[in-house]
Amino acid sequence: MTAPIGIAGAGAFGAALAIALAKQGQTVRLWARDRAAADMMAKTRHVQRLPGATLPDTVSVTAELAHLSVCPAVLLAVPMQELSRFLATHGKMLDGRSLVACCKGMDLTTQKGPTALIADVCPSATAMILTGPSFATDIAKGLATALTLASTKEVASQQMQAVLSGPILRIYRNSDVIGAELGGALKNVIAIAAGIVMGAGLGESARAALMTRGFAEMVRFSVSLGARPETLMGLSGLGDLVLTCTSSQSRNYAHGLALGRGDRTDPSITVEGVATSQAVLRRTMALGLLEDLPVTSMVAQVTAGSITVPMAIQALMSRPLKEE
Ligand SMILES: NC(=O)C1=CN([C@@H]2O[C@H](COP(=O)(O)OP(=O)(O)OC[C@H]3O[C@@H](n4cnc5c(N)ncnc54)[C@H](O)[C@@H]3O)[C@@H](O)[C@H]2O)C=CC1
Ligand SMILES: O=C(CO)COP(=O)(O)O
Repeated sequence: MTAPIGIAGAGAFGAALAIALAKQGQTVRLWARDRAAADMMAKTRHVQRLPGATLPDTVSVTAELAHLSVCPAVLLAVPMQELSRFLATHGKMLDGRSLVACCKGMDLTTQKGPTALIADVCPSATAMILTGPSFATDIAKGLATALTLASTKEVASQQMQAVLSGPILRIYRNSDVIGAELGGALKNVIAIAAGIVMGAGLGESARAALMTRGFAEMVRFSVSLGARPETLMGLSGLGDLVLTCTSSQSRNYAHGLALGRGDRTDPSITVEGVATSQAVLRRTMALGLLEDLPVTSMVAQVTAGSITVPMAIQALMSRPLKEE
């Protein structure tokens, strides 16, 4: 019998991956930090953040992280800004395993990506990132989804690709961890901007322009940090940008829509692009690249409440004219 796959974090994405992997024939141990929530999920087989989905019998739900100690591979599906806290508490127990970060973003305090945070706390672990265009609801329904698995460890990466792949999940390998991480992190920022554009009634032509200029920013910033431009042209980058900027299923896009319309936003919803825009802004200022990231800079300022949507639009439209 093969070892179970561990998943830490039983929100929408962790639960969706658990369902898909179970349907693909794997045994899964799904950890939720909240005991009451874990008990409820184990009993009802339903997931609060994934309405309508049912956990297969081969997914066991636990509130004891020690129950994942039999798993040689653990997927970490907690929000980006919680990863550091999670690792501080549980990192020692998880060290030595293959740890696959499933979060998208840049840590606000350190401006590091998920695999660097893992490496800091779990030096003997093999850190990988799983990212790409993938709504949890689609995965949970068993709809075919293609994802990027990035790692610098070729053999471990091939093994993990085989473990995660099946009729639902099609996994592509990439050794460019920085590019894969930044593609997933930055597309959320641009998706907020795309939502603002649509919410403010600027129209689909403006959204297409915003996506294109936003993508140029994503490539510029990522390359300046050592990413390969081709990675940004792939699933984690262009692929996820297209999905997230054009679907109201996206929480980042929906957050932008609400801002553009002047509606209230719900702070209980995971919207990774907000903190990531601030983290990228800090990193950009340290690198002296602020001029190169006008859209990200506007998103950071609008979401922080330091400028209004009309001010951001005015600032973007009045920038010096330049070549494409
Ligand atoms: N929902 C989606 O469609 C997709 C989500 N992702 C990424 O997955 C990551 C997680 O997102 P979701 O599952 O959608 O969010 P979610 O808001 O549905 O769930 C987050 C889960 O993490 C748990 N959590 C929060 N802080 C924690 C901590 N310190 N320790 C342990 N558990 C903690 C929460 O209790 C909750 O169960 C994000 O980075 C997101 O960008 C990636 C692809 C698709
Ligand atoms: O990352 C996602 C799709 O690939 C999910 O996007 P949201 O976090 O904006 O819902």
